[in-house]
Amino acid sequence: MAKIIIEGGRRLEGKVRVSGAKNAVLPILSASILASSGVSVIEDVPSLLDVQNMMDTVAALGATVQERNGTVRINASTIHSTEPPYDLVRRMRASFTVAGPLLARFGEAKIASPGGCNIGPRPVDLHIKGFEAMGAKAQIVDGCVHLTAPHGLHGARIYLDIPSVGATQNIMMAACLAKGHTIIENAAKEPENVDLANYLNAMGAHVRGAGTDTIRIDGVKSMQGATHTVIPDRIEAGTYLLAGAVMGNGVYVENAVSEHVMSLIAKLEEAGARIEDDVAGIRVWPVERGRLKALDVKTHYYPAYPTDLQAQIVASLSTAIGTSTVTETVFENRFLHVAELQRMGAEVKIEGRTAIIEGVEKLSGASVTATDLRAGAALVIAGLMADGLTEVHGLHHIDRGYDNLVFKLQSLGARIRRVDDDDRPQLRVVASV
Ligand SMILES: CC(=O)N[C@H]1[C@@H](OP(=O)(O)OP(=O)(O)OC[C@H]2O[C@@H](n3ccc(=O)[nH]c3=O)[C@H](O)[C@@H]2O)O[C@H](CO)[C@@H](O)[C@@H]1O
Ligand SMILES: C=C(OP(=O)(O)O)C(=O)O
Repeated sequence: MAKIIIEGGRRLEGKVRVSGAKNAVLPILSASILASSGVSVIEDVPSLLDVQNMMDTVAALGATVQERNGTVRINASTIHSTEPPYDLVRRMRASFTVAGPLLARFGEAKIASPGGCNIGPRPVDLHIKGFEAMGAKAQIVDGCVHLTAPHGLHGARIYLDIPSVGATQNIMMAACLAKGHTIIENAAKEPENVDLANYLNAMGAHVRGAGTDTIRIDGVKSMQGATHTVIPDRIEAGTYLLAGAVMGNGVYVENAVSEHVMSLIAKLEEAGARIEDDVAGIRVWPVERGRLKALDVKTHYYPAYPTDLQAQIVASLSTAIGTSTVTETVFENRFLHVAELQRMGAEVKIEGRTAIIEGVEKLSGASVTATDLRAGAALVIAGLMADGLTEVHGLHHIDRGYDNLVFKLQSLGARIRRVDDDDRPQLRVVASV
């Protein structure tokens, strides 16, 4: 079985570069579907399984998709299908973001319920309500959501009960080609949505207010391919900052944007780490003897502390001095990593939506399994901190969202290596149809 093997206890030192953001590039690849002419050129695309699946999804609809050295070129003028294959859709949550662009450009989309991390129920009701408000009809056919708008979509005023990242993206993209004006209220403010809006505007859309609670979109008749560089991945950046705070000896996270990780920086400083930022990145100096001061952390929508950095901070706090609490408010079942951390000696109990962590002096290496993407990152951090050898299994989760994790940690001096089985899905250099 494929696994990552870590010999814990080595201090991390030097520089690591953050790749383009997974959660920005995935909806951006979907948005490229909106272009009826021209070629989109997307730069700083990370090498990830999710990106490969999304490129394959867009290609399966009939677009030409080519990837080389982190640049993806898409010609969406040749799209002929509005039904992305089930096998690709089931693998990741973000695949549902093709629904908005397909519906807006072709008046139809038939798409299975999306997959993604195993972190609790993940409905798409808000996406569908938004499409319906714009005049679409939604039916469940053969286990798929079948959306139709034969006469096109129209603008609408849409209030989201929850500031859902994906629903905001889907509605924003659909509204770009709708007739008239759309207002999304209680919109998600995540930087990835701002990046998406910037790309849409480069394609000829009129989107204003992304990054605030209210997004206003004036529909246009058609959109064209555009060139866009994806923002750096704030969750990857946060993962290296946390590793650097507990195991570093001065780690510079190049390409990290401090405005995007303010909540984490505040928590790291509260826990005793020293942070310096400049225009090119963020440096973290470790806490004394690698033990953070205990913290109380609560995940919430941006700009609050992100749920996608919850597992990693639970791991980092497992050796903190004192008792910490980490409360998960976004997803119902996102503490599966706790059982694995317990195997390594962490003293964590779950009460409702809160993990109560009694800091121990040391973790010890063990054989553990990633239950989802960020759980995988948390176990790697724990392995770096632990005495002895840690083996992390379930690498397909990590491959979904961390570009060259093992190589990047090796470059910081970690003793970490990967052992693969022969049949692991290989990340291709070029994907095209
Ligand atoms: C590919 C991508 O960008 N994934 C991110 C995105 O997921 P995703 O877009 O799926 O997350 P949402 O913001 O939509 O989900 C937030 C909450 O809203 C609920 N909800 C959502 C939609 C809906 O129609 N109905 C509903 O009830 C969800 O169950 C969840 O409890 O934002 C999450 C929250 O920051 C991150 O953890 C994911 O990494
Ligand atoms: C939960 C995540 O991804 P997804 O929404 O694609 O499952 C994540 O990136 O942590």
